[in-house]
Amino acid sequence: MAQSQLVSLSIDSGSRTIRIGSRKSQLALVQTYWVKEQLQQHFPNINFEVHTMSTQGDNILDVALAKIGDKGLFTKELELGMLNGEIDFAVHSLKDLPTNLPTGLVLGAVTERENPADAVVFHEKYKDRQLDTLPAGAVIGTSSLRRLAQLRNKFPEFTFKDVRGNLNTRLAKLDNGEYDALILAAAGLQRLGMSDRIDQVLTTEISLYAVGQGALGIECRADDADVLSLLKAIEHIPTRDRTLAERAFLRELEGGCQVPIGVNTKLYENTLTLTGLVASIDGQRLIKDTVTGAAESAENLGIELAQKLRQQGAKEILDEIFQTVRG
Ligand SMILES: NCc1[nH]cc(CCC(=O)O)c1CC(=O)O
Repeated sequence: MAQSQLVSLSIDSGSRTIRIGSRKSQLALVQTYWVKEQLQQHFPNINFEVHTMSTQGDNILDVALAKIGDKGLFTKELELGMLNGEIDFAVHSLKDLPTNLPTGLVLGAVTERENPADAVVFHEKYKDRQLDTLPAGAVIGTSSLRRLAQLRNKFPEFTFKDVRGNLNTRLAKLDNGEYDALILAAAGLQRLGMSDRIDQVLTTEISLYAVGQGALGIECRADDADVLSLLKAIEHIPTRDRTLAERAFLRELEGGCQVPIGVNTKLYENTLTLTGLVASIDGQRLIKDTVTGAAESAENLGIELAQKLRQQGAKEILDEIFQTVRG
């Protein structure tokens, strides 16, 4: 590829090593090494190194995520690392990356999305069931208000219980009987080679997924032209268009990742369809609508959908949640 060649030459002449920042969790490392491998294939002459950092979100494991708030919980330390030059870019689960980035940093690339859907893992004793055949009172583990609100709406007879920790910790809590089922991102299980634990993939009738779920977002310095052009080589444009619309929708509603906001995007040729939902935590009110337009105006579609939902009462729901959670 002519363009890749050009980039690698200009960086080689300065004999620069590119430092990639990552969280230390198993999922973060798998994702970061995947990005490193993709870049290494495009730019065999560049040296890429991975530097790991702990983030606030990795250290606070005993408090419900919804109660700590979310702005940059999993990203702040990595962002400081980029701003002070310790690392050149950071690989995030796009879902964990706030929609407003610090001054001086940008979303340099979005890579191809895995299945964005939520998945269910059942306790061994319910292996032959699906959500609609679980007994009333079954204990469902989820730490996300979005999953909680949507599932409560469809399955008010279940008991919902918070669950924290990395994927292995959560699965261990399911296996030892603390929960009858867990709701997790299908993508996380797939990336960790645990797809065999997925017992049910939730349709968008049951659960709209989180903004950016299943995609990786790579953040870098806004003025680092070398790194920006490297990252373009691994960008997946359909995923970028879909997630730009999703992130604009979330930004316009001023929600972080810990709000009951879900999305579903579809891209056919150049036509982007964005469905979005805002739910009350008790699952009683779901506001949902859809917009369609050209992929080039992805961000405008997100803004348009946010305005549509606001007219239908989304702001009142979000204000109530903001007061309960932060109050
Ligand atoms: N908030 C935690 C988080 N961040 C990214 C993933 C999974 C991978 C992804 O959604 O891209 C998860 C776990 C989960 O939601 O089950």
